[in-house]
Amino acid sequence: MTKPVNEREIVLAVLMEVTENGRHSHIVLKEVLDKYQYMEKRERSFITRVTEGTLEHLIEIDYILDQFSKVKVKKMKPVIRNLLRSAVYQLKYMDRIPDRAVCSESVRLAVKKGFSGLKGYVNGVLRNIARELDQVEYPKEPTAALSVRYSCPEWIVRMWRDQYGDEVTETMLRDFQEEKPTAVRCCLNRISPEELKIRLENEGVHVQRHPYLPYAFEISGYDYLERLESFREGLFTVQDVSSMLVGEAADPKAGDLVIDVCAAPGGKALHAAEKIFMKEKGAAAAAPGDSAAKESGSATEEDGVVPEEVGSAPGHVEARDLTEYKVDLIRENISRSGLTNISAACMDASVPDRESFGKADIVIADLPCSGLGVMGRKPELRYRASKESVESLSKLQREILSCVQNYVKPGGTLIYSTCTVTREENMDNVQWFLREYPEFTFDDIGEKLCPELKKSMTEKGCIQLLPGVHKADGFFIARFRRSVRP
Ligand SMILES: C[S@@+](CC[C@H](N)C(=O)[O-])C[C@H]1O[C@@H](n2cnc3c(N)ncnc32)[C@H](O)[C@@H]1O
Repeated sequence: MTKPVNEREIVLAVLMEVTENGRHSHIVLKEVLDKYQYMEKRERSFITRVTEGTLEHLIEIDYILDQFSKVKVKKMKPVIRNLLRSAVYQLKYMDRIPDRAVCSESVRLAVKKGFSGLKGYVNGVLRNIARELDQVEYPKEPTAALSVRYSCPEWIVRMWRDQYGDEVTETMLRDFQEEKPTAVRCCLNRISPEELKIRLENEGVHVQRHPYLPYAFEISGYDYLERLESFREGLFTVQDVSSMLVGEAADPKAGDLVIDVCAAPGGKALHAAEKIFMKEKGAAAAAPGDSAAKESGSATEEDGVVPEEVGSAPGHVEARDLTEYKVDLIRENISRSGLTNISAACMDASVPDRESFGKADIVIADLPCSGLGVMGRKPELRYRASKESVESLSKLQREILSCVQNYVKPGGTLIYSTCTVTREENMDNVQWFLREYPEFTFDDIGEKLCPELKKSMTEKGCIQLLPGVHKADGFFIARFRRSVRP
């Protein structure tokens, strides 16, 4: 019996949403996998792999198609363009699927989508590609060669070759295409890392400790996160270790007021709130050896949680974002976390909030950016970014930094972070900030990082993580301290 909707049709629908309607692949894929929960694990993996693979290899796939089709990719009808793209991905990267199956399934799908007239064209292009794939000639010029081989726009390859050299550039590009386990953060307010590892393993998940942090794990071998009881109970949250390092760099203390000015969906703000909670709880138990924490099963000093003295007022995190929709996402995550020392508010970070001037012990500015450090997980970002968008984002980042530095109290901390790898958005902004606001100085974050990361730092107040070089997303973190005197 033919199924009403098959995996290839779903892949095509997702690709249409992403490439033609500008939506994010991880969001559309999640919607689809939620909707087709009844499908077998194998079918769901096929949908994820072909969608992500096609997007990750898009420049290379279009380069191949343009050599075999009279109608160039840009001129093709969108349905045919995306159907052919996913078929070329299967022909080139999925050896276990016979070529004739890829061709005949693609022809069938073209007919189903109303393109019976193009049956012969689809069949001809794909059969020729299947036969002559090994003879495709790739560009020789180094930038064009890397661009096609790793499907990364030439302007990005040129920029990175210029800034990091050929070897590091290729390491990063290769890393973006590697399949990776999911990084998760153990919610220490609920469970200790040791217990979480056992819980996950009992649910059939493969779990590996991350070398950078005692409460970070890499998990794989599961079908669907929502099916794991440990996830439904909120015992861990999905977060890359680079984002967890923001919490380490911020290092909030008991009683601190933290303002996260661009917080949605709330990952870093919740991490800060959890750190404050654990420190205050440790101090309240006030027991050397902290038997209360040990008995409750939540994390202890050995897990990297140091109890502290509680000040008169308990600490709090204010998590802000631009729209009600985004703030609702933060609220959902707050309620999932069970933490009560965090609130969410709708505020534009580029508009001064006078009430907050001089109030915050820590301001976290994890700002909107080009996202080139996370293009392994969000492959379409690289095709949407441009030199011009990097320039305008860098301007927006400066505007927001100018505004939110006002909230840092004397002696307080400002954390600036982005999930990108461009000098304009990272080091150039940091140098501009230090020139513009001499009351701020770099504050050593090396002390807060593991020895392996500390070793690779070139500046004491900031770190640029590079995919493949570091075991994390491409990410930038700077830590500044405001002088005590006005
Ligand atoms: C990099 S994301 C933040 C991720 C977040 N810190 C986390 O860890 O989950 C940047 C956020 O900035 C928000 N944003 C963009 N412009 C903003 C503005 N003018 N004011 C406040 N938030 C803004 C976006 O909505 C987005 O949620």
